[in-house]
Amino acid sequence: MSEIVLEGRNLVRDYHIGGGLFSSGRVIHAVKDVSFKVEKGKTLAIVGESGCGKSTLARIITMIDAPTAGELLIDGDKVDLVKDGLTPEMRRKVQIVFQNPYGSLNPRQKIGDVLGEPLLVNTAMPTAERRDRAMQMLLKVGLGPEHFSRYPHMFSGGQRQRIAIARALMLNPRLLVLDEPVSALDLSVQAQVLNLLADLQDEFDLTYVFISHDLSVVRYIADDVMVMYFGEAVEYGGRDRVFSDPQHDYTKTLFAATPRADVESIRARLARRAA
Ligand SMILES: Nc1ncnc2c1ncn2[C@@H]1O[C@H](COP(=O)(O)OP(=O)(O)OP(=O)(O)O)[C@@H](O)[C@H]1O
Repeated sequence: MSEIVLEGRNLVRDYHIGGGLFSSGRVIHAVKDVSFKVEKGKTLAIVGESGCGKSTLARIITMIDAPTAGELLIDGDKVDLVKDGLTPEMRRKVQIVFQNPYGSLNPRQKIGDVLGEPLLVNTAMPTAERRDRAMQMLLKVGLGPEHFSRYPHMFSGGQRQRIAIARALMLNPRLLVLDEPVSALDLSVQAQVLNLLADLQDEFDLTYVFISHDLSVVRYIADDVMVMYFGEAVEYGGRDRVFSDPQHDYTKTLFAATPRADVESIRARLARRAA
């Protein structure tokens, strides 16, 4: 039977803005009644334009923010930030990789220390073992031993994203939330990082939530696709079905607006790399 790692049930997130003594302000419905399930080892891509609620949903899934209503389940366990708080074990299960890794890497920390830090903070692992694990992960993401003692500014964008991925994997998470992880990279580097993510997913049986506005990338990486529009999931289903037979008018418009050449060129490049 399939194992469900992540489930959202009727998730809602409202933001109350403004308001004061004589007015009640305004409510923004950032996420409206969104439900999904992600099986172990699979990738759910969340697609949509700026402001549609992708980042809000990412914050709920990574347990940074609590939903206004609905339930989030990780490995079948209900997450209740308000009542129960989070156990360290629960926190370890979900990690996030952002679009701009430079912003999340401490410029004064050598890469070996960047990778060792999650172990230092969350485990009682001895220093030598921490260093070994950090070195192993560095090699896993395609960097070399010579990179261990270098600082973040000494790396290219693609290499920094590899470091961010390695750091996210240090605590053996079950689920990675990848928030536009290749959007800031050149096309050829995008393909390399996407291939790396696919390899790591196979090797560690990882489950991914992949947030993107780029349909060519989504088509390559996703098993299931959820299209968001003004906080609603207007389309949700298997990748091939969603791409070949979109049901909602917004999805049809979104797909029609993506230049076909972009889709074809990246697919051809990825196919050549895989061959
Ligand atoms: N902390 C907040 N307070 C008030 N409104 C917010 C807050 N965070 C998000 N919003 C609003 O909720 C809606 C969804 O925002 P969200 O950042 O989730 O969208 P997004 O699809 O991730 O956009 P982008 O790709 O530009 O980050 C937007 O209208 C946004 O202005």
